[in-house]
Amino acid sequence: MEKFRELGISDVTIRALSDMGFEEPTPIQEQAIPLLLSGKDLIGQAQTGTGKTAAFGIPLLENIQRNTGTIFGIVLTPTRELAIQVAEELNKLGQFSQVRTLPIYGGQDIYRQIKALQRKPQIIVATPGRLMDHMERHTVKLTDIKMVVLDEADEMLNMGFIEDIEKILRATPETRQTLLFSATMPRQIQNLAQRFLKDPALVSIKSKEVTVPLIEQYYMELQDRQKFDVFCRLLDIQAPELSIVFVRTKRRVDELSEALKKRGYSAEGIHGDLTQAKRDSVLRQFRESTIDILVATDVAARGLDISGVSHVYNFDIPQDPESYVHRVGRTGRAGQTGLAMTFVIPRELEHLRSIERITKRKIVRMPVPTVTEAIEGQQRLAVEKLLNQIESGGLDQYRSRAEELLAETDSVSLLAAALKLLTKEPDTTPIKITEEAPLRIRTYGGKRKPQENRKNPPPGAKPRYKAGGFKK
Ligand SMILES: Nc1ncnc2c1ncn2[C@@H]1O[C@H](COP(=O)(O)OP(=O)(O)OP(=O)(O)O)[C@@H](O)[C@H]1O
Ligand SMILES: [Mg+2]
Repeated sequence: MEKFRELGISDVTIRALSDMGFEEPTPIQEQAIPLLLSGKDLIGQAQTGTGKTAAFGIPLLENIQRNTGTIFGIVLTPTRELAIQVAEELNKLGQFSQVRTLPIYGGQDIYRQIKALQRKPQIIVATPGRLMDHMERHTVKLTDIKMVVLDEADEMLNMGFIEDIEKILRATPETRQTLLFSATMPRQIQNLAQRFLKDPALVSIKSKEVTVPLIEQYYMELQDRQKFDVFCRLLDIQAPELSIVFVRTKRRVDELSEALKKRGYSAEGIHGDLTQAKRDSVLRQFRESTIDILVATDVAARGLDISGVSHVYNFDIPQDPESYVHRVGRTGRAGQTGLAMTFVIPRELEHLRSIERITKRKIVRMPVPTVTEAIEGQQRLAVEKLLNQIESGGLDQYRSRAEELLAETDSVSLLAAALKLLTKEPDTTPIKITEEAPLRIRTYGGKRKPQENRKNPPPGAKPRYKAGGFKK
């Protein structure tokens, strides 16, 4: 806690940090917090899962004037789920300082939000579209704003929110402090920064790689029509605790999650065409580990922090290198390890190479697993279950029955039968997944321009982010 104190953080916030299990600041927190407390505008770039939320969240809370009855700070996020999550983290950070943070996002009843706004939160975390709605209805007042944070700033530009963001920024006082945060900062961001930030400090946690070293990264070369069966084999072999599978289209989310359910996996899909209630319930079930596999479009690629996500699968290779960085960054967070696997069809290999160039990291080729390997994987799991059961005990009421059985049948047959029952055997239930054309690298004209990005790789160099910043 000493190190946090040295950054100039007050006792109430230190108490919250300790309650959250934070012991020392991460590098981005260490560098950004003092600058932000002194009132600087800032562009903050650091790898996924390294605590950028608290890096802007702590100064937001510290700079706040309590009980003014007006909104003091705004955080803008590209997705609704991220707005909810960031608001939750800010509420935890502000739990002892009576600072209230409200998430404001599309898909939620606007009248409920208006009521909540009347209760005078000091901070709001919003998606740009819904905040614009409230501005037009005059249900939100931005004239006393002291701080504006654009979390995942580059993604909000990709999504075409630039005009909304400009309008929002123009509605706030010029004296405000403005912050941009993301793990990737492509060149276009500088344009926005030049127009809306005043002499910003640039804090970029230099590291050799853009992705987190704790994430093992692999790829597999296969045809599109092989993907589903290979994916099931991988799940059987790797037995991920929680995993996120990214696909290219909403239709694929629906088809893949249905297909996985048919084959007995615990999976649900999330994408932008579902109702917000459905999106919320799927994400909640995933956070609670009620479902193990989240099938998603890029709507879940940015910022989401879900503990226990041990594996990320790119069922379809992402559209651009930035998206790759963020998708795989859903694992390996806060000092944990993780594994990322990308499916690449032969015509997309060039695309994989460009991801490697930009992330400065080799993605290791892994051979396509065989059915036999998948079965072995499942048998291994069955054995593990059996041995764990011996350890956890409670077998007394089964012993006499076991002895009876052993008098009639040989022990190997008995055990083999038990293992067979515990093993998930290959399932051939028919499924339907529509084939996708290989990814074409979009050229000029589209919003995302991987070609351009390749010329302007995001900053990166030097020592790695140390897991040491995360003693929990
Ligand atoms: N100083 C700290 N000590 C321990 N854990 C921390 C610390 N700071 C943040 N964390 C935890 O680390 C996790 C990742 O933090 P966060 O979501 O802010 O990462 P991020 O840098 O914003 O990642 P992304 O680029 O994916 O959005 C969260 O669970 C957060 O509570
Ligand atoms: Mg974040």
